[in-house]
Amino acid sequence: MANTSKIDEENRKQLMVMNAATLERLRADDTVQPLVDDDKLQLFGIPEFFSPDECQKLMTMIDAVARPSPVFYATEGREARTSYSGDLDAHNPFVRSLHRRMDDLLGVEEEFGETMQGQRYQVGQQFRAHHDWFDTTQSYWTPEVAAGGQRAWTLMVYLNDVEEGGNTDFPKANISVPPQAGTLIMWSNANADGRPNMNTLHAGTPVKKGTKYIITRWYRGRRWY
Ligand SMILES: O=C(O)CCC(=O)C(=O)O
Ligand SMILES: [Fe+2]
Repeated sequence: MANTSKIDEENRKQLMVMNAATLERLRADDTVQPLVDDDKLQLFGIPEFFSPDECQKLMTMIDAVARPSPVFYATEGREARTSYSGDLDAHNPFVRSLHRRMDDLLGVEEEFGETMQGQRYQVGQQFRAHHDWFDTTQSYWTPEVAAGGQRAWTLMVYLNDVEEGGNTDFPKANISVPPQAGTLIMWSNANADGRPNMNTLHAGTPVKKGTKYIITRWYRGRRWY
């Protein structure tokens, strides 16, 4: 136990440093629009972060890899995440070029970012309210400690417009973001002290009409490979 708390404490400090540096960079970037940026939540958006061609290419790739999504948290009900998802090929030059664009935005090295994950939601599918943090009391945490530790940032890009539904809701901040093709949203999962920010609670609300495609990329507090 003592060992685990020492690791958690190291991870907290890494996240604290990373949080300060990345926020400073984003606030100085005039392509980045703050959706909420106060002491409770730091959520930003960038329209047209991916071009229509890039979105199209990614949707085709997602269709090739999408399987019923695993739900990471054992405590979540089976229905927590009903979308289809799959990791994109981290060695694909096109995927890597998009990775680099995201790395540049945050000002961190590529190795901090997980491989982009694609997700597809059909009518009725959703991702119920959750945090992107790993639960450090679960057994899966031990291997994650060795593989980059906590998820410091979440970057998400909507690849298409959805006819109805599919907004990303942040219930603690009273914000609902509608999917718009090419738009990136991103938020820090950590507080200024490097501890989990519970106000990052969010949900992919059910798609009512059409299909919703997104990619998500999580950045760790340190290199994950
Ligand atoms: O689909 C959404 O809007 C949210 C997705 C999400 O929360 C995730 O991939 O962790
Ligand atoms: Fe999430």
